[in-house]
Amino acid sequence: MIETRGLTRSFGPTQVLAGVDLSVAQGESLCVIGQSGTGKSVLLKCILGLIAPDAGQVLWQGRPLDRTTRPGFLRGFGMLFQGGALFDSLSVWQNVAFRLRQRMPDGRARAIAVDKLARVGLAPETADLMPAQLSGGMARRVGLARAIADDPAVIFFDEPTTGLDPIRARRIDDLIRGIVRETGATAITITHDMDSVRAVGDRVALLQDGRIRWQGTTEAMQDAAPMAAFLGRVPDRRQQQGAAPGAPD
Ligand SMILES: Nc1ncnc2c1ncn2[C@@H]1O[C@H](COP(=O)(O)OP(=O)(O)OP(=O)(O)O)[C@@H](O)[C@H]1O
Repeated sequence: MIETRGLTRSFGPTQVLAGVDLSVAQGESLCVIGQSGTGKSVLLKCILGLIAPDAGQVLWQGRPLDRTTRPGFLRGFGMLFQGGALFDSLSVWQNVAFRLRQRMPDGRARAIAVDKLARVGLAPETADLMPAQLSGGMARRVGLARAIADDPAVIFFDEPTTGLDPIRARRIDDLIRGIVRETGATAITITHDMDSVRAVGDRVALLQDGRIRWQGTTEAMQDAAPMAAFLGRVPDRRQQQGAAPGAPD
């Protein structure tokens, strides 16, 4: 279980987080949504320890994350970065096996990478391609394979569908949902994409004015007033133009 208690963080005179209380149960999939610039990334970075909060705590399995406990937490987490964020100079399998190669021989790391690539629907031949040879949808799948390479207990998805057309976005959502379900991982997804929220989230938290303004199940969000106000301002992917069904990645 991951919990934040009273997280605050300012940059200069601007308070971005003003007391964020959030909890994600083991095996639960939580989506954090909010307008651009509301502090979703700052919140994620505070959880990962990349930014120190001014006040408040992040707890993992009931224990505050600090210098002693954070390394254990980080060993058990995987992350799909915004846009996939692959290392251009490494091949696909080397990207997927990036962390594995630090502690096992290349042969074994590569075999695991090929297995994870298969899980995200990519053929073994993909393993030796370079990132520049991949389409946007394939690159996102490789990013996803890297996120799950080490069988993480906690997975963060940072804007997993941004930049993809609706059809490819839906496929990534389906993969995320399937992977989270079958691995039992705890998932936190930051997104603007309400179709993604419906597809991958058990629960939703709306970050607004530095606080969690509303949280509840994805089913309940349609009827919640703060969510209705927020949803009124966010375009729905189904209303946007996209690729034809069946289009390849
Ligand atoms: N290192 C930093 N130094 C100064 N200001 C920062 C820093 N990191 C974030 N901010 C500010 O904090 C605010 C929240 O940024 P953040 O990136 O968390 O927003 P977001 O909700 O993730 O936005 P988006 O949805 O557009 O990615 C912004 O005003 C941003 O300029």
